[in-house]
Amino acid sequence: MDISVIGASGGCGREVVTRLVADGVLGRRELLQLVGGNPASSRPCYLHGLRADLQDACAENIPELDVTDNPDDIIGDVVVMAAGATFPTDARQVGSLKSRDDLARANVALFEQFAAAVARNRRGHPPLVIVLSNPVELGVEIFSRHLGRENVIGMGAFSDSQRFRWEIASQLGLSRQRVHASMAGEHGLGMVPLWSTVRIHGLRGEELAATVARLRGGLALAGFHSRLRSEHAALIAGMMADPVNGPVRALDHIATLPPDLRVALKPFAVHYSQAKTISATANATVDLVKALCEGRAVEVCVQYRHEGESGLVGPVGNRVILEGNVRRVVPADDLTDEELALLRACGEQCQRKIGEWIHGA
Ligand SMILES: NC(=O)c1ccc[n+]([C@@H]2O[C@H](COP(=O)([O-])OP(=O)(O)OC[C@H]3O[C@@H](n4cnc5c(N)ncnc54)[C@H](O)[C@@H]3O)[C@@H](O)[C@H]2O)c1
Repeated sequence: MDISVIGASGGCGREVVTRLVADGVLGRRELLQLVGGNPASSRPCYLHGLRADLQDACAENIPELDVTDNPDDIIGDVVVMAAGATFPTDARQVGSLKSRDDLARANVALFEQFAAAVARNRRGHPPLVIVLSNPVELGVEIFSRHLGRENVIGMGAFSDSQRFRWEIASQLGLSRQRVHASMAGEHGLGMVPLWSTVRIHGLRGEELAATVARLRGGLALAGFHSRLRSEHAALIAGMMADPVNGPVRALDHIATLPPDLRVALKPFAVHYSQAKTISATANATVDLVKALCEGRAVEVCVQYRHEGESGLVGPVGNRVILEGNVRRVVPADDLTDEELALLRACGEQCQRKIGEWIHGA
């Protein structure tokens, strides 16, 4: 399998590339393509240096490394889209923080440029595109229009689900592998915790239900989004008031909240600590690529453009079966009516925003 990483010089892109090489995900005859092409880049030689450095670091077991600045050269069977503008990381700039609307307007042309290039060169054998760049729902929509929706997934819901599993597991003193859970919806404040998908190794029936109820700490789904919005506003205000120590205080407070709120809020504090959420994002991406390389069918929670499945429309995070590309949406039979209603509302809201972003650009 060959993999192309667009935006390989960025924080996320570089970490994904480094992890793919260091973990030996690709063999010596396979290709890892580092794609640049940022016309505003102040370091146009960066990817050539990164390639040489990786070769020195991992000479014994390294795939072919190719560098290109030309979107028309992209040849990966899997294409990781990690290029684009992101929010500033300095908590002092939280007040002037660009909104998701601003981010969308900054990245819409970039999504369009790369999606069109991949589509015109890969007719008949489109790659699977994994969108990391934000807003992930916008990226999924634009790439899906060019490549067919079955060939495009967004990492946001996958990363959020990995976090959800970890937050539950760590509270119970378990390893993440022992917990299954999906965080669906939007990659942002519109995420929808699917508590009815939670499975904990060794627990069934009433014991599982009692454990889940204890974890949720009395926070019902009906109150989740209003509590999330108020906690988020307080978090941002706290980091603005004390940009130096604010992120640590925010992390301390977040640790006292139930797992679903921790999943949604922690990335903000991590981002404004200036560490960004690069390691978790790259780790989740590499996990997904490994599953793809093994060629087996896997259930994953990712952003996918729905066309009526389970009553959902638009690029919303949900469970799908992936086997090379998206084979089908997992039926929503095990979800509660409330979870499904929130997911549907989230899909409609994402659709509306995407319409504004694309037509307003
Ligand atoms: N850093 C994170 O924790 C994280 C996590 C998940 C998703 N994301 C998203 O991934 C994207 C990248 O984030 P980052 O932190 O790596 O940002 P970054 O600023 O470190 O890197 C941005 C990358 O995009 C490239 N780029 C920008 N404009 C381009 C253009 N016109 N043509 C080609 N390349 C271009 C840059 O050269 C660079 O390689 C953002 O949209 C961000 O929201 C970031």
